[in-house]
Amino acid sequence: MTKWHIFDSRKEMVQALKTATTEALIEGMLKKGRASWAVSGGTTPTPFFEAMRDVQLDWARVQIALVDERWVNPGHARSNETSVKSVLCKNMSAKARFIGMKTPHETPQEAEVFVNERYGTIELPFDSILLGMGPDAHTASFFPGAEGLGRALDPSCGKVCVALHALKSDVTGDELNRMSLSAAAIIAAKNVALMITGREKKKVLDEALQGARSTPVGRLAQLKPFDIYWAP
Ligand SMILES: O=C(O)[C@H](O)[C@@H](O)[C@H](O)[C@H](O)COP(=O)(O)O
Repeated sequence: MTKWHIFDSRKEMVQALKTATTEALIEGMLKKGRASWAVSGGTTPTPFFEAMRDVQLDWARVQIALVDERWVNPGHARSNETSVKSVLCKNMSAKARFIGMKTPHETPQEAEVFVNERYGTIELPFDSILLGMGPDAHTASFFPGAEGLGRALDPSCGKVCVALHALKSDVTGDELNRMSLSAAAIIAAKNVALMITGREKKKVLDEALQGARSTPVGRLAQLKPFDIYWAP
């Protein structure tokens, strides 16, 4: 079952998620010597990343990877790698090893094998995964109607990272080529948190969990119960 953690303020939400994520990373380090954390792009995680980057941890033993990426080069205005690194990989957490998804290959389909090799150097399964959600009920790069969605959500797909091609919408913008963690990689993770804010997204998620199971986030929730962090 998914579990809702509902807060009166975003500040309280960030504090609670910071505690839970820090505990998950410490547990990973204690058990395996290294910890792994996969994070999403978007605007919602910014205050959380600002809080995490000042946590006193042995960050040199932490691997920070992306949950998903638009197929654009680092430095591009829409690159998740660039936006995440610019906020998260600073201060204390600058010592963490960052693993992005983009390769020089023209398409994510051509790159998939290489991205999987790169992610093969990570201490898997992830100790913690941070998911976001869009107003279209996508999470990771599981966009409604995307080419490759069935495979991405197949728990037996056998890949950590999968290429997808989204249908153009207001949410996707022009960047339709995508790389994403597979549902299988998310299912294997020890802790999965989905952070959203605002009443609109709460309604979308409520509906996805209650009835509209055909939405990507609803389908993922059936495969892997996750913790939902919500504040207005
Ligand atoms: O790769 C992407 O397209 C974005 O990272 C995207 O998946 C984002 O996480 C959600 O749309 C939530 O975005 P906001 O947090 O900005 O609402």
